Amino acid sequence: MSDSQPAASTAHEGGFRPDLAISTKRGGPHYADFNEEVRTLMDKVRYACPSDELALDAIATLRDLNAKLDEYLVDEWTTPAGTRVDLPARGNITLPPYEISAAGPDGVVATVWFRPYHLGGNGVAHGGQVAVAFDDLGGMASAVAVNGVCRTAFLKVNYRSLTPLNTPLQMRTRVDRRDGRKMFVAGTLHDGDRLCADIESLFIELKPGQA
Ligand SMILES: CCCCCCCC/C=C\CCCCCCCC(=O)SCCNC(=O)CCNC(=O)[C@H](O)C(C)(C)COP(=O)(O)OP(=O)(O)OC[C@H]1O[C@@H](n2cnc3c(N)ncnc32)[C@H](O)[C@@H]1OP(=O)(O)O
Repeated sequence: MSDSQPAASTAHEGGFRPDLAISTKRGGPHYADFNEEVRTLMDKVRYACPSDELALDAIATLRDLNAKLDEYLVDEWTTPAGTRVDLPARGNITLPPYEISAAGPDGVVATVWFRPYHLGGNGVAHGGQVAVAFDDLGGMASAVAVNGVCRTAFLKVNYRSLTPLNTPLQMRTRVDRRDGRKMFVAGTLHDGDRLCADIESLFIELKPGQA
């Protein structure tokens, strides 16, 4: 585990963040390429069987890069990862990449794709990665419905058929029913006409200041 620590968090009132000021400038004009290279690195690492010589070379290179990045760490509220709404999955490389085509009262529609590093087994996506995509886009559907941040109370994923890698897939999430702070969110993941997975989930609207 790295001993590098993120910079101290800025003070905030609780909840996810004091303001939702979104900037597409954070991380500079090449942040998208930076993200893409990191995702490509993870793709390679997932399948690479390096010689020991190459492993040592890669370790030295990555140590050098990590030391450079240590000079540029910021807190979670100002990092570009998660707030670059112009990039796939808001620039958050820990999420499967997606692009949103609609977000409103009728829910969220996105194209999501799983990369080589999302491999579960036998050439298809890991179920946990499918759940990550549903969690984020289900959270987004509920966030849009209440115009605020929600947290997942439960998320049940029904895996109906295999989810391919490297294929543009359609994910839809919508608040089916609202009961006060409770948002019952439904969602589907399709490969063309084929249903890969669907969800039954509950997201709770956070109270002011709630973490
Ligand atoms: C950053 C954005 C910048 C860019 C902005 C662009 C816009 C994008 C916007 C957004 C996209 C981002 C989307 C991200 C989405 C990710 C979401 C997550 O992964 S969250 C992490 C996983 N979840 C947890 O860690 C929760 C842990 N649990 C808790 O914190 C609490 O249990 C919580 C908040 C869920 C509820 O606690 P209580 O104290 O507030 O409320 P109580 O009273 O317990 O529950 C309220 C009602 O819900 C029911 N309830 C709660 N949990 C339930 C359960 N598991 N099953 C059934 N009912 C449940 C209860 O019975 C109660 O119902 P009755 O009001 O009595 O009718």
